[in-house]
Amino acid sequence: MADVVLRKLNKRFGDTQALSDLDLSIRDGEFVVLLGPTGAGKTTTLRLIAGLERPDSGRIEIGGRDVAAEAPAERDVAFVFQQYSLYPHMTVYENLAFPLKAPVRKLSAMEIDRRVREVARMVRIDHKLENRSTRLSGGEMQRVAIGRALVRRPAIYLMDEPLSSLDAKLRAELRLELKRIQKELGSTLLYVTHDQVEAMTMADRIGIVAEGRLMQVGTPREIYGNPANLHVAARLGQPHINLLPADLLPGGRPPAGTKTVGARTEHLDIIVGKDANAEIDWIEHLGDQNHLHIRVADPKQPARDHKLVTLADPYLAIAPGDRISLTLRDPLYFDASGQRLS
Ligand SMILES: Nc1ncnc2c1ncn2[C@@H]1O[C@H](COP(=O)(O)OP(=O)(O)OP(=O)(O)O)[C@@H](O)[C@H]1O
Repeated sequence: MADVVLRKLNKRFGDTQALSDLDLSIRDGEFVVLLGPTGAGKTTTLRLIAGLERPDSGRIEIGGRDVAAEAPAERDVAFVFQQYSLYPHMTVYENLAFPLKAPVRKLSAMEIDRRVREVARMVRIDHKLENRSTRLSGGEMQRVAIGRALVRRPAIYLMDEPLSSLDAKLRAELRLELKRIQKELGSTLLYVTHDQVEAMTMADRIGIVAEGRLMQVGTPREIYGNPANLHVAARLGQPHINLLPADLLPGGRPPAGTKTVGARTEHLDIIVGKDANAEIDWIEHLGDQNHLHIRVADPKQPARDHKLVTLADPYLAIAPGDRISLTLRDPLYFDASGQRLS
């Protein structure tokens, strides 16, 4: 395992600037997740580290060495793609053993067998070692694909949305397992996703990427609670953060220069039926919680409504059409350019 450092990476495809001056340091043993919308440059970052693409400029260091001149096979990385890419004519055992059989590795048959069985147990596929890889469910195939990366001990694991093709239940299970295995092995891992739950639950640090730039890097807690700008604030949180004019709701203390107030559920206090300034539009029942859709008239332009969504306890006695008082509690403030003020 090793530190990986990216310095001022640039990559262009025709008219598209896929990456702009991207800097990122991943510490030995760290789980870093790149989170961003489609086309943000996440996969390009992984492909540059793996050596599948060459940067136009910038530097990539793995374990302190500049890898610019090294071919993918020399870089000591393991890549897991979005879609399982198994050898269909091989069994699960053979698929897992394959990366260890390269002559340069000089591993004994016993050592290969030991590692294959150890990893098969980790990814919970040890009961299917003799199955042909085509005779597995999607989730099992993806476990084998992840296992095939894990049998090696590379400097870094690069994973490109490895769970996105699975159903929600399996995704949640594998998310936990992957985190457990990474901790157990002490692996360095760079993981790409546009799923905020994966990022929040697995990452030691999250890097928010947009339009080829790294907007902010920090722990999940820092990124959620202390976003640098509107873009980052909008990436995390379910329901989405509400973006409101500075003087729409009482209770805040907007600093000079505030253009937009960012209010998540925890920044909104609701009192039913007292000094009402808002109305419940409709309620989405999600089982363990409700999404309240709220309408607030703009005092400056009474004809204009602002819509908010917030979470509420399902037992809160409230119905569409009810009038409520809505006040702010320590929300986030942003200036006209979207930068965070406090
Ligand atoms: N080989 C290529 N040729 C041309 N354009 C490319 C190529 N690879 C990537 N791009 C463009 O570069 C930009 C970044 O792409 P990239 O695949 O890195 O995004 P991403 O964040 O991984 O998106 P997704 O979540 O959809 O996988 C996109 O605009 C994409 O269309």
